[in-house]
Amino acid sequence: MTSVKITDLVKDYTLRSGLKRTRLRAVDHVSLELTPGRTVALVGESGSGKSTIAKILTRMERPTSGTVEVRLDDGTPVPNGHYRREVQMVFQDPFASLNPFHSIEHHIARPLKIHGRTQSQEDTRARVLEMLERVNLTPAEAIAPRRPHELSGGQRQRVAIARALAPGAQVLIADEPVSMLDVSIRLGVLNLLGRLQREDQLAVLYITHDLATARHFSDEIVVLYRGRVVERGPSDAVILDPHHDYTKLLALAAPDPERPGRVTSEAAVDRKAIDNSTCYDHFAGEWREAAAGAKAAVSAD
Ligand SMILES: Nc1ncnc2c1ncn2[C@@H]1O[C@H](COP(=O)(O)OP(=O)(O)OP(=O)(O)O)[C@@H](O)[C@H]1O
Repeated sequence: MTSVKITDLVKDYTLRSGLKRTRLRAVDHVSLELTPGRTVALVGESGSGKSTIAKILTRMERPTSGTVEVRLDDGTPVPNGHYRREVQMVFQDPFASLNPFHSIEHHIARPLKIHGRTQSQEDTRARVLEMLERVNLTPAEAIAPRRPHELSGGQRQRVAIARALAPGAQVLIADEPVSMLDVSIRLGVLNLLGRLQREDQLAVLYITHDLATARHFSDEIVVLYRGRVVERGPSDAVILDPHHDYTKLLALAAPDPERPGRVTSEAAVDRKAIDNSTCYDHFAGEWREAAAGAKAAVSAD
């Protein structure tokens, strides 16, 4: 089993417009831990830095500063060559993430072979079918030869999940895994992720805009605002007893069947105050100082 510890992560992008260069701080001194059998939900509006953290975790981006430590049960770091096997990602768009020219079997056989998980052709075939069954794509023999366009969005996302787990991944980064799916099938895919997590004791980072599913499918919620953590704690505590104005704003904007109407006005929330605010930590039961530099999210070079 594998754990991830992110410490004081910062990611700056340099934006160029003509001769002018601007620094944008996408991730601002974020620390969090992913441990086996637990899901941490990273919530925040568009542009708050969620995907940037996912990209750094999966080594698609390098951090400007800070560390990402991925360790095995005995505390030893995951060897560099095994990192991609251990840490896998499920992307938001199941239509773009699968290659239209390859069969479903190819998509799952490839990581099995690359990461040395099979001994022979027959073994590969048997494991592909086993993975398809694990994600409820049955009959697996009928699904395996199909191409992605012959499957529904939900089925494609199940293939993407099977592909992510095929190398034996222990850490799963799920970046808005159901937001592009029809509302009616979202729950099925999230339940599947929950079951696989329990069976394999995966450490999961669930990235979402949606506080309701974050509460239901995660143990801990970390609320991100402009790259900065503004509230964190056990899921129920963050949702039922939000302390930070930004979390309250997210909660108000979320549809709630028990509360008629939907708040779309931000009039009640002072964004300037949020910019200058500290972070509420439910684990510690106290407000903590915002990270140094947090107030300068965008600055000219
Ligand atoms: N490659 C890049 N170059 C420059 N700026 C970037 C790059 N990638 C992301 N950004 C900026 O960094 C900030 C954080 O973006 P990010 O995609 O991490 O947010 P997000 O919370 O995942 O948003 P969404 O929910 O829309 O995916 C945004 O202001 C974005 O425009």
